Amino acid sequence: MLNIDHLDVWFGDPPERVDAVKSAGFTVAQGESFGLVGESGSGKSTILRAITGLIGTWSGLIEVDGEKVSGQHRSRAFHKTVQMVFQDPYASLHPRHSVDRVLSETLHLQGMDQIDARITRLLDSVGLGKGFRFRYPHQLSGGQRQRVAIARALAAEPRLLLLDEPTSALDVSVQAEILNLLTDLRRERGLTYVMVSHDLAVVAHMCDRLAVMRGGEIVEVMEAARLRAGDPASDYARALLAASAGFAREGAPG
Ligand SMILES: Nc1ncnc2c1ncn2[C@@H]1O[C@H](COP(=O)(O)OP(=O)(O)OP(=O)(O)O)[C@@H](O)[C@H]1O
Repeated sequence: MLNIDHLDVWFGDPPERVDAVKSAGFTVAQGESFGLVGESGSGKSTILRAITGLIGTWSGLIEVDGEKVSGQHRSRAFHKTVQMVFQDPYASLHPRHSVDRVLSETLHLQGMDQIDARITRLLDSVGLGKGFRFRYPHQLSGGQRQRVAIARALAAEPRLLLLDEPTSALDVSVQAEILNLLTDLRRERGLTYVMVSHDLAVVAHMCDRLAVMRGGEIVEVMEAARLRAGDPASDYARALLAASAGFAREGAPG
């Protein structure tokens, strides 16, 4: 489904150039949930942003369903296959656009028909009733906003969702609800996930495999079962695990 090879991403020109991702490579199979973990600034979000075309300065291979992408432009077909959910639903929803407008504009953009029925189904699939349709972002809780952002991503009926810290801007009590929603959606729709998180417990719970990043490089790709067993191969991943207080204290959320 997704093939990343020798991916370099950088910002700026020498001498200020920042090499955010260095020769990164991994593959994600159809239906798999793949995590990207690592300390702050290690390049996790940059990889997602390069895939989805939010960053233009990269080299290497990004292949989705066997189709290579290049530069920053992404085709309509790409956006039908790949959608991204951002960390902060406050920032990712326009404050003056109602839920109805957010979803109907996205559906129109994708050339979908039967917009009304689709909006009802989308809201239903993220656990929001019809009553939410004409609300504005300020009339929604953080969790409800993230549900709308997920519904917007699902509007295109994608098969690959790029999830950039999808719960870390939310109250702890709401985080598990959103993670459970993502788990259900993946099962029901056979979705593929690439999820960035600084929270190893979340990745251990949500992912089948993961890549551990450090300083822009992937230092280890492993089965999440090894993380759950507290048994990563690299010293760095072991140190990350040890530093993840929530993981040590509570284990994977259930
Ligand atoms: N627009 C930008 N201009 C310059 N440098 C950037 C830009 N975006 C990211 N970087 C740098 O690229 C590196 C990787 O950033 P990135 O956001 O991918 O890290 P991350 O692992 O997702 O971190 P976090 O967990 O804190 O979100 C960092 O050194 C960051 O400062």
